[in-house]
Amino acid sequence: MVNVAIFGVGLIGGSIALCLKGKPGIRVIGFSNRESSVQKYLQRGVVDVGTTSIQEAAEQADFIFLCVPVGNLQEYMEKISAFNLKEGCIITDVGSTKSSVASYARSIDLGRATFIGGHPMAGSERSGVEAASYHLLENAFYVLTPEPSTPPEAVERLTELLSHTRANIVKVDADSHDDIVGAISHLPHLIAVALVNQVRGYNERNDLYQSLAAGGFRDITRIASGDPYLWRDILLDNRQVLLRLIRDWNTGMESFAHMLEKMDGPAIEEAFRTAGEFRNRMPERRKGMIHSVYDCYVDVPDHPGIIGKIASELGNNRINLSNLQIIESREDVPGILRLSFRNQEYLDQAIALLEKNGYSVQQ
Ligand SMILES: NC(=O)c1ccc[n+]([C@@H]2O[C@H](COP(=O)([O-])OP(=O)(O)OC[C@H]3O[C@@H](n4cnc5c(N)ncnc54)[C@H](O)[C@@H]3O)[C@@H](O)[C@H]2O)c1
Ligand SMILES: O=C(O)C(=O)C[C@]1(C(=O)O)C=C[C@@H](O)C=C1
Repeated sequence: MVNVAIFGVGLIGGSIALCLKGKPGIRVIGFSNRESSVQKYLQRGVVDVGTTSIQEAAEQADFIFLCVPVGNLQEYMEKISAFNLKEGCIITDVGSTKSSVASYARSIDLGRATFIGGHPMAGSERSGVEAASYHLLENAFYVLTPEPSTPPEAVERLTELLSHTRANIVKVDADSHDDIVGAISHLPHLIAVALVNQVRGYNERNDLYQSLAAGGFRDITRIASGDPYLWRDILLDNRQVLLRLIRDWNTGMESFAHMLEKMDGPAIEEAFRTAGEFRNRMPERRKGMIHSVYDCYVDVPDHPGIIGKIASELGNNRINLSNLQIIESREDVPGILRLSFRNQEYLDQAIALLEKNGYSVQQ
């Protein structure tokens, strides 16, 4: 039996647990300081066994997943290193930054265990075990940051275990990881929060700001609802990279200000063109750099029963909807319905069916 201990059974720890639980020869052990949390993991069926004893969880484990906030990783590594870990035990983490944990792992004696940093490039603005999902990591990139000295056999064993998540494993060194993820994840979170707070300030004087905020504002600011403590830790930990990125960002904003002052239309067009080209080349259908969605948008007239009718049409044709959201519904304009599906096949079938039935559908 392979024992996998998960410390911090929240969004990410819980999602990994759900992928491993029930797989032949694997037993998932969930650790929490609080008995009530352990009971919750068990009730939700996320782990096989739960414990409030860190030593018990660590010493039984063949794999230890540290899924706590970045600011608590060192504390856990230190505690775990004091125990009698199994020969060949692999300790990994899922923290959103990789350099500091890698350097800490190098500085302590882990005895018979090996540390391999990890970071699944999937997530959401939600947190806690309630938000965990078996599908969260599917098709996402999962970064591992082994050191040149890490035994390849250990990396292979971890990769094999992680195959249950259906994520794509990529190996990157820890410093490059922090540079890249700083730009594509940490900076965007910071910008989203700054933007929301800017608008929040205007809204205090005129609440039409909030009322009129539509798709564009919502799309770019979803991630501003992330957990404050989690993000505090991530941003502080990657502060050197972020300070440099913020300087680059400011240069980009100044360049936009310059274009506006000079009424430089062609430069604005060019900025949109290059950005659009780059973004359109990104793997939209894959979890990872951009949230994976198999969505389409349907224009619907605002009359009673229409949403139920569309849902039934899909259901009758065995096309499984995974989510449905009304984006706009006013009497004078058609509403827009966002339909989400688990995979491309359902999405294609839905579009074909809805178009056949006379709806206008966009992706
Ligand atoms: N949220 C994301 O989108 C995302 C994506 C990839 C990686 N990560 C990383 O994964 C880790 C966990 O994030 P999450 O989103 O799952 O958060 P979460 O809040 O959903 O889960 C964190 C878990 O750790 C527990 N915890 C918090 N402080 C603890 C402590 N001091 N001791 C023991 N347990 C503690 C919480 O009870 C919870 O179960 C973080 O390091 C984060 O950087 C997050
Ligand atoms: O989709 C989101 O809401 C996320 O914030 C996920 C996201 C990201 O920025 O892409 C956030 C933090 C992680 O460390 C990895 C992924």
